[in-house]
Amino acid sequence: MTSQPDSLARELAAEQAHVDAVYARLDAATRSAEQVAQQGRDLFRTERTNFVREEDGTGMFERDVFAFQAAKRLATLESEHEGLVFGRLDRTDGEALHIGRIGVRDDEYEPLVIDWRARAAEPFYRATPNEPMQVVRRRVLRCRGQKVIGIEDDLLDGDSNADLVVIGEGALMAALKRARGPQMRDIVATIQSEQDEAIRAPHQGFTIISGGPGTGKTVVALHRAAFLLYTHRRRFENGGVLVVGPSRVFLTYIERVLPSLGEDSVTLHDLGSVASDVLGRSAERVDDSRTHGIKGSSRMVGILRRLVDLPLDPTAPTGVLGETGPGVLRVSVKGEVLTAGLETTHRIRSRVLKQTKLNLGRQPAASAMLDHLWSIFSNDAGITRDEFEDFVTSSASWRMFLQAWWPTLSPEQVLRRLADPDVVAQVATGMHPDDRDALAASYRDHTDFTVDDMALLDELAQIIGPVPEDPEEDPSLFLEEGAGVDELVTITDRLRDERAEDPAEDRHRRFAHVLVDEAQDLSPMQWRMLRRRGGQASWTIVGDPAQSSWPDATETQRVLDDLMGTAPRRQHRMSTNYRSPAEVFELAAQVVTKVAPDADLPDAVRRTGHAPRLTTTTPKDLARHVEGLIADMLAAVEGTIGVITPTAHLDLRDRVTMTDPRVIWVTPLQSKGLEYDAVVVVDPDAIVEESPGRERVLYVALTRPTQLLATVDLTTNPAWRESLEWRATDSA
Ligand SMILES: Nc1ncnc2c1ncn2[C@@H]1O[C@H](COP(=O)(O)OP(=O)(O)OP(=O)(O)O)[C@@H](O)[C@H]1O
Repeated sequence: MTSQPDSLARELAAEQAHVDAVYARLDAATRSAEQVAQQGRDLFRTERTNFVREEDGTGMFERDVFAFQAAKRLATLESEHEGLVFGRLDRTDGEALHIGRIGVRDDEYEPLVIDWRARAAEPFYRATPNEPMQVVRRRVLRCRGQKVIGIEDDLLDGDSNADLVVIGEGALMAALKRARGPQMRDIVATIQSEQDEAIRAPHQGFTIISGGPGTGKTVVALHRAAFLLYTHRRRFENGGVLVVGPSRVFLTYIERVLPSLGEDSVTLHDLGSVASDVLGRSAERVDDSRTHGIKGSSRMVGILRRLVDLPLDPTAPTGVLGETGPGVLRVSVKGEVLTAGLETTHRIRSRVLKQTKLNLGRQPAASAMLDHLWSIFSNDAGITRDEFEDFVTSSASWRMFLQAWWPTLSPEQVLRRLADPDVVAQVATGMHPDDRDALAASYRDHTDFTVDDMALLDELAQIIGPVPEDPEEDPSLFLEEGAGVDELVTITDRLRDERAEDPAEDRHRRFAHVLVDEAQDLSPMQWRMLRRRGGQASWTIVGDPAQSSWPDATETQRVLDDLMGTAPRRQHRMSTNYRSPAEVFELAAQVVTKVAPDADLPDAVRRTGHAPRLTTTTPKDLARHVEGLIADMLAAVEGTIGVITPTAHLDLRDRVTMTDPRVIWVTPLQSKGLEYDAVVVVDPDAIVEESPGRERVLYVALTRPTQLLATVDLTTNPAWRESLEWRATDSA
C-alpha cells in the first residue's frame, strides 16, 4: 500500500468519474420518472403502499418505480447541496462499493451507489482494524454538489495485499474540526460503530440512547428515524414518525438533518406544540422554575380532576336558582313546583360523569334530571311525558339552570379558574401555600399560556372531552381569551389524514414511532401528553440525567417505567464526546461530579491546546468585558459564538454594542442540545442559583463549545469554582 505525492489528484479524478456516472444515471432516471409520472401519477400518489425499496426491485415495473422514487428523493437532497455519494468500501475480494444518501442502479440494474441504510453498507460503519469485516480500505469522499473535493481514508486490513492508496488523517477528525454553522449537519459519512448499532437497532419497543454531552445522541437519533423509514417505510411513513425536542430554537437547529438524508416525512414538534392537534394552539413562554416544578408534577392530575368536578362559582349568573341557592333546580309545571335539591343534582352529576366526559354529558344529565322530575311529578292534570318535557325544557328556569349546572367548557376556561386563589385552595389542599400562590399568580398575571400549560390543557381535554361544535346553543359563562393559533412545526405533513368533524372523536394524532430528545427534562405531565400520541408506538428515548433541569428525577422515572411497561427495551450508551475539546470537558466534568458523582462522563475525542479562560470582572465592567471576549473569539474561530447568560443578566445583550451575525445570545435552558465554535458563559454562579437543575444546568452551558470556552465571574471567589482542581488561567 502506498501514498504518493500525486496520488491524491489521481484518486480524486477516479472518484469524480464514478460520481459523474451516478449523476448521469440520475438524469436519465429523472427523465424516465417524468414519463412514468405521466402514465401513472395517480397510482403512485394514492397507492403509497406500492412503493418498492431501491434495493428490492427485480423487474421492469419496479425499475420504473425506482426511477420515480430516486428522482423524488434527489429533489430533497439537491436543495441541500450535499454530496450524494460520500463513501467507498474496498473489500478483500477486490470489489468496491460506493455508499450514498440514496441508492442508484445503472442500466443493467447493478448498484452504482448503495443507500447508507442498506445492509450491504453496514461494514462502512462497523468495520474496525480488529474486525475488518472483509474491508481493506474505507474511504470518505467530500463533495460540494457534484464535485469531489476531498478524500479521507482509513486502512482497516493492513495485512491484505491489495495495492491501495491511503489518503488523509481520517474523516472523523476532519469533520470534527470543521466550523459550526447555525444548523446541525448529518454525520452520515462518519457514523461510528456504537452509534451505528443504536441507529440500526430493531424498531419494536423502547430504544434508549444515553450518554454524556456531545456524544452524538441527537444526531444518532435523527439518523435512526431515517433508518426506520428506510427499513419499514410502509409502517412508519403511513403511521408517522414524531420527533420531539425541547424548544423551537432546538428544532430550527436540527430541522435540516432529515431532509439532507432524503427524508421529509417526519413531524417535528417542540414541547409547546405537541398538543396542537387537540388544542389548536401552542406556546413558547416558559414558567419560572418554581411554577414549572408545580405545573409539571403528576399531582396536577388530581388537581385538574377536582377542578373539573368543582361546581362553578356560586356568584356566577345563577339567580335563576332562586331562594334555594346555587346548584338547585326549581321549576313549575301546571302550577306544581318541582325541586331538585343539591343532593339530587350532585348525585346525577357524579353518575353521569362516571359514564361520560363532562362535555359529552350534558344531554345524558338533562335526561336523567327529566326522569327525576317526572318521578316526583304528581301529574294531577294528566299530561303525557312528552308534554311534561316540553313544559320543563321551554321554561327559562330550566335553561338557566342547565347552563349553570352543565356548561360546555373548553380546557382553557377550566384552567383559567386557577387564577382564583380560592379555587386553588379548594382543589390543591395539600399544596404548600407559597406554591398555591405561585400557581394562581401564573394565571392571574398573564393572559397567554406557557409550555407547561400545554400539557395541563391536554390533560383537561382528555378529562372533559372535546368542546361540542355548536357553541351558540350554549353561550359561555367565561370570557374567551383571544389567543392566536400557531402553525405546527412540521417538515412535511403529507400523510396527515383529514380530521373527521365528529365532535366526540378523539382528536389526538397518533404516531407509529415517537422519538424524544433531551428526555431527561420532560416533566411527568409532559410524558403523559406524549403518551397520548404514542400509545401503540415504538419509541426512541434520548437523554442524559446529568444534564437534567427537572428537579425530581425519581418521579419522572416512575412515569417512564409506567409508559414502558413490559415492552422490550434496549439501552445504547454513547461513550465518546465528539463536541467538546478535552480541555473544556475536564473542567465541565469536575463541575457536574460535585453534585452527580455517578454522571456518565464520555471521553473527549480531541485536544485543541486551548484551556478554558476563567475570567473575572465587576458588574460595572461586565458589558465591556464580555465585548472584549466576543471580539477575541470572533478573531479566533470561523463559526458561531454562543453567549450564555442567566436571565438575571438578560439586559446584557442590549448593553453590548457590538453586533455580528455569528454571535448568538441564549439562556442556559435555550442552549440545551445546541453547540457553538466558541462560548462565553456569563456569571456561572447566577446560572446555578436560578435553575432548579443548578450545577447540572451549568454543566450544559459549559459543554456547548466545539473549540473555545470562556467564563465570566462577578466575584473573585465564585461558588461554582470552589473545590475545583482548576486554576484561573486568565483573570483579565
Ligand atoms: N460520528 C460522528 N461524526 C461526526 N460528527 C459527529 C459524530 N457524532 C457526533 N458528531 C458531532 O458531535 C456534535 C454533538 O452531537 P449531538 O449534538 O448529537 O450530541 P448530544 O449527545 O445530543 O449532545 P448533548 O447531550 O450535549 O445535547 C455534533 O456536532 C455532531 O454532529
